[in-house]
Amino acid sequence: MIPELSKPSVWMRDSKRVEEIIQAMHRAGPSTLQVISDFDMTLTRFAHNGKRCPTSHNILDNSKLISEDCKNNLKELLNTYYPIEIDSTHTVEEKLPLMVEWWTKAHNLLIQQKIRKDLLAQVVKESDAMLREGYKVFFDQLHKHNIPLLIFSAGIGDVLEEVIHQNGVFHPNIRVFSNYMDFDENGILCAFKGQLIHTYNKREGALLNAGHFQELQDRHNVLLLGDSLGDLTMADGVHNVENILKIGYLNDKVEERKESYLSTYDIVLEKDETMDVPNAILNHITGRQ
Ligand SMILES: Nc1ccn([C@@H]2O[C@H](COP(=O)(O)O)[C@@H](O)[C@H]2O)c(=O)n1
Repeated sequence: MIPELSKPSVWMRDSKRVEEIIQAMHRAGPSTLQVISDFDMTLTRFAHNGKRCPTSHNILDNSKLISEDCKNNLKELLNTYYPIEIDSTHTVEEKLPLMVEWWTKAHNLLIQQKIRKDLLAQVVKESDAMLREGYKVFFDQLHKHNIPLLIFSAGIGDVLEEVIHQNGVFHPNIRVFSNYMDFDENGILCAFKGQLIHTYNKREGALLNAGHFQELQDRHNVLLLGDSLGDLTMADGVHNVENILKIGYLNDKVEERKESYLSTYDIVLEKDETMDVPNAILNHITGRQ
């Protein structure tokens, strides 16, 4: 039905079911659809030319706004906690307190750096952050068809918004739910706002978000894009879901995590740095022929 789904890097535990969901979404049309997506390593690339691309946290961590001493501390945190985040031998319950610990320690280190708000745009410009190949078609297509895009990120909201802006695709159909920085009267980072969002508490955020973005509530078909098992709960705040199609980017530790992704995501994309599959599905759903 959709040639992109036949690529060897595309895995489905039940391709017939996937086809049924896509057909149901096509029949219902774009006015019933919303897209809920993670940001880091889902809308952005995991790697380019064999080199890892930065998350929104890493954009700051690697920047000139951070002292060498602090860079080392942040790197140590990354080396300690990232393997735990993606470890398939531990349960989410075991990981939860450790994720809170990572994010809290990292945010406190960033606050000590007295980061200036007016320098964020420059730091993003100088970074290696890249949206996935085909991103423009993805963002523009959603905008053209008035399909809301809710970005649900455990990254840094101010930084990820800047990445999208600088790529010229921050359209008015986008809503972002993330960790936002709080600046004092001099424009210096002094705290992070609201409840902390990390990889494995997106469900709580999703339930909170149910009241936040009322305009999304009447759209009962959901295309969900994620790269971690924590992203699977991002649509839990949507009432009366009729059809949901979950697409998971499996970027890292492929063999170890293949089974768990295949049993939870409808479509799994192995080391795919493009938006080709979501774009082809959206093209099919929005095509009215
Ligand atoms: N100090 C940190 C904390 C987290 N990360 C990574 O960011 C990702 C979270 O963002 P999503 O948009 O994917 O929700 C997460 O996967 C962590 O690996 C980081 O780089 N530094």
